[in-house]
Amino acid sequence: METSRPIPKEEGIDNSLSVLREGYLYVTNRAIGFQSDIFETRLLGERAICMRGEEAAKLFYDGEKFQRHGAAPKRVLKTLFGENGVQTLDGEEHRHRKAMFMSIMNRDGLLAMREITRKQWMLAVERFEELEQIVIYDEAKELLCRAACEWAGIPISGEEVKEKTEWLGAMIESAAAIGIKHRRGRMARSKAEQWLEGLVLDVREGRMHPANGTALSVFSKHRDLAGNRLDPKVAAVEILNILRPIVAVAVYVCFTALAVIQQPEEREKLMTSEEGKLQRFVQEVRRFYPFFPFVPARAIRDFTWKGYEFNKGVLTILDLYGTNHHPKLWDQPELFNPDRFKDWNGSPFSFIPQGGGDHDAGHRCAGEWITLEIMKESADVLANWIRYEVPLQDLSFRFHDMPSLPHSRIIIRNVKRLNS
Ligand code: HEM
Repeated sequence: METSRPIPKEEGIDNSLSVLREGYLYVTNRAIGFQSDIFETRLLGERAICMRGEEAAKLFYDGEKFQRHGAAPKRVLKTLFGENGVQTLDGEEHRHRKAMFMSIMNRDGLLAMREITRKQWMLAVERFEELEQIVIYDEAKELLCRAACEWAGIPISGEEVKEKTEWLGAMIESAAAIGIKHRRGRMARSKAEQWLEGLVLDVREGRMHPANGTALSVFSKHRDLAGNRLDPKVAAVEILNILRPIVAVAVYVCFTALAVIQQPEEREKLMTSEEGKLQRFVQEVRRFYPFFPFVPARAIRDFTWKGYEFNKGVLTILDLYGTNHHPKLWDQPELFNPDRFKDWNGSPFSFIPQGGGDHDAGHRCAGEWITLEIMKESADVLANWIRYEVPLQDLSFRFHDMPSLPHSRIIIRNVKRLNS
């Protein structure tokens, strides 16, 4: 029988403020202090177990031991995720809903997204040439909003783009916010859900005919395990689970730009636009820079792991950022080095910027592959297609902003196209 051992415990009635203060480094800071990849604390008024590392990720993604129902804080559901979406489901119901998402992430879908992204960058660059300066984060959000709608089969007029970009951006930026910013996120979600619910009804009632295989078409027609169509509100939440994160890739585009600017030697390696090199570069962007900090789940039953006792219902947090920077998994983790991916072993539990485990069976991000397509295309544009000046600006970012972004959002000037 396994001997039980105590989980190191952080003192304090509630340490949620420390999470807000230390952000992405909260778990790492304590893991170093305790010399342990697991510790116990109190968050949002309850006991919580925090973990990082490959072994911890393997445990966390064991669907027999952890469930998502009741794990995500209400305020995150009201802004970022939406209610009754795939993130909150478990077991067969989750698998069935997830299959709906994965059915559109096929080879054709990925190729289409790559082409749409290229087209949107080309159109944007034409505009950039006329402008004195541009802010990459803002421009990326807008061009990805156009790309997301086109890919999802959602018609959107030129006049609507600004408004929809603002809604989607507000949901992303309010995920960990309080006060006015949180309220802005809630309002944006409610307007966006209403808009998409209307489109779902238009499809069902034959007023709209999106192309087969697009998210709008597939999700509007999807039937649950009992053979019923999704409640239109839930269908809207799930379509937003496509549009919102595609726009969120703007955060990675911004960090890709930062890496292109700050790593001239690595940028040079991209000059041939070789797919493998673009891939390694954007993988390192996803590993190195902070984006999605942690994921929460609850223990389904009592069990013991490595001698540590988990009680049924205990809130358990997996540290994504900390795992991607774990010194046992990554050589010199604080060095930006795309070549490390030349001999990465491909473990689904060591490199987890978008969650770990299996895409179909578990909660790993449904959009991981299209994220890579968008990022590779964007890295190619920023490294090879255009020439620009980078004025003096504050390129630093903070580990307690969630999501974190370079403070200037990356300003470039005098953009000129190099390729036709
Ligand atoms: C912007 C970059 C992205 C990041 C950093 C990211 C990160 C994540 C993370 C951490 C999760 C949760 C994993 C878990 O619960 O264990 C997740 C889930 C999810 N993501 Fe992404 N994601 C991104 C882009 C996308 C894109 C582009 C899409 C869709 C087009 C997408 C759709 C989803 C969906 C549907 C889920 C829920 C999966 C489930 O619960 O089974 N994400 N993502």
